[in-house]
Amino acid sequence: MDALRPFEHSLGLAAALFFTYFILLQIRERMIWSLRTRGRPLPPGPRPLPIIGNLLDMPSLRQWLGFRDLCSKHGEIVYLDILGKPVLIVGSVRAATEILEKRSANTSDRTPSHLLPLIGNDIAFSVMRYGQWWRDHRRAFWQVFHPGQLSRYHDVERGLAHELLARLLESPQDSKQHLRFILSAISMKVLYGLDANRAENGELIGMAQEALRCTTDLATRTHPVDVVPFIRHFPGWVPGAGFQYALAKCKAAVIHLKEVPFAKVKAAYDKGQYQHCAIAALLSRMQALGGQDNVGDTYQEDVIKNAGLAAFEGADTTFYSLLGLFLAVSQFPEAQAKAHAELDRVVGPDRLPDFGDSKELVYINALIKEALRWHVVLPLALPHRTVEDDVYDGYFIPAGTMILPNTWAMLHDPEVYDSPDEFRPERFIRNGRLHTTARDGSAFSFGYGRRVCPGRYYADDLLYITVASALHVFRFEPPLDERGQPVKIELRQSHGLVSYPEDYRCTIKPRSAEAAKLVLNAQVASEDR
Ligand code: HEM
Repeated sequence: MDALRPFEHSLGLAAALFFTYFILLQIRERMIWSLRTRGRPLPPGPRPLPIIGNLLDMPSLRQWLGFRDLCSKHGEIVYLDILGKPVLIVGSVRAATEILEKRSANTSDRTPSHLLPLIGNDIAFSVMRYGQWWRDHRRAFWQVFHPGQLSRYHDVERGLAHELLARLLESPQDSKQHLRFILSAISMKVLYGLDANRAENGELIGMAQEALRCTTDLATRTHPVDVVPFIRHFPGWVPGAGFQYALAKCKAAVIHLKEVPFAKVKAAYDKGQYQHCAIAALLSRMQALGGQDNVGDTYQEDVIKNAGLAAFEGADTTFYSLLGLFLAVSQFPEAQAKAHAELDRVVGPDRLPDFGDSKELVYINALIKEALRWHVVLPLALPHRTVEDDVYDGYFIPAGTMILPNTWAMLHDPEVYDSPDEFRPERFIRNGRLHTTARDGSAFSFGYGRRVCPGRYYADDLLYITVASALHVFRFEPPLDERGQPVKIELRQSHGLVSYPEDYRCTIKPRSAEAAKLVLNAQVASEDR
């Protein structure tokens, strides 16, 4: 036994040394922390547990509802520690304006993801880290989608909106497929000048729709790779890693969407035989610059391709907004009747609405605004992230904090919106004009600060022409049950980053025989063109 004594002694010494080292480390951490925070507290929030922090406080489904409840309990901002990672919930218009708008130089980063590179989507600038690479993409995008450029796309939008009407007239029960196809077709034409109805583009449009479907699907749930990142290195044949096959399929569709339409435009552009489109405009600008920007053509081409992909994917939100809007008008007949009355007065029975009518179609524009408020497609926007330490209202916000603005809660705040679950476009009309205030935060359906949706003006055009045209000729009604009675559908938004109405059923019928004739005539006119 005596022989073991020196060993016991050195074990005791090692333990004492380790303990001292641990204590010193703790003291050092605390000193660094108090120097960083200067004694300021973290924002309020539920008490964290050791190691897992507030993991158990994270709502698992429809997080915007749980976050709203956390904010009612703790205040307009709530701090959570999720497995050591700082998260800040921003629950009021005031806090969002201060944190995400006024300090957007510090709050416009994005959180790195382990999943996105596996599906090839890390090249979309919506998810890029804040910095020059992101800035170059955003600048390229803005050159072709700023308000001064948008009238160039009106013919395409109008023509395909008319095609949507014809499709809805023929098979209204397939409204979702028609909407998705037409919106993809608009993106294909506006971005790449390609006609989705031509047989040679069939595969392309199929792959594009697959890319949209799988990326949205992945955005609706937490993927195992984001929880246990090292499993991303496991090949698909390893038990439990079968998800790799689905990710690889999604990546193939995303890369196809990035490369193939771009290659088509580029080939046509190089031969001088291209149609005007956003990507050709960017190629032409690149040529005009002739390398003066010191970044080289390969870099610029990559930026153009990636910006095209981000625009195609970004525009998908319009599809979900329209699903929500059609549901809203079918369930709120009074709003629909007012929209019909306005269209009858301003446009009349002999033609379809056009962009020039927009100023006078105040109710239609208010109806679109209300639809974006009522059904919030990105209820928590896209997560932002702080670059540096910051202070708000005396609270310390560490660098690297993920910021989740609860847009849904801001747009359903009963203090601002009376009966927020009701669909009432009148909220946005005062003295016969469209009326919004900074307090109502309705602009936040398009996001915040430097990351605000750069496609918002283009989206407004898309929504306007589709909604005005569809409401001019169709009546949207609730679906009927087996006894022929109308079904009351309460809006229930799907769980996920991108959220859509879980039940969007409605019946779509022409308002009159004349309305149906208008649709058919518009179709003949566009075929003749
Ligand atoms: C109703 C339609 C739309 C809604 C509600 C919407 C909403 C949003 C929101 C909430 C964000 C996140 C902003 C943030 O992080 O704070 C965003 C980002 C973005 N949107 Fe949209 N959007 C719509 C249509 C479009 C369209 C039509 C395009 C493309 C033509 C587009 C392209 C983008 C892009 C590229 C980003 C990423 C911006 C960045 O990270 O810098 N969006 N959008």
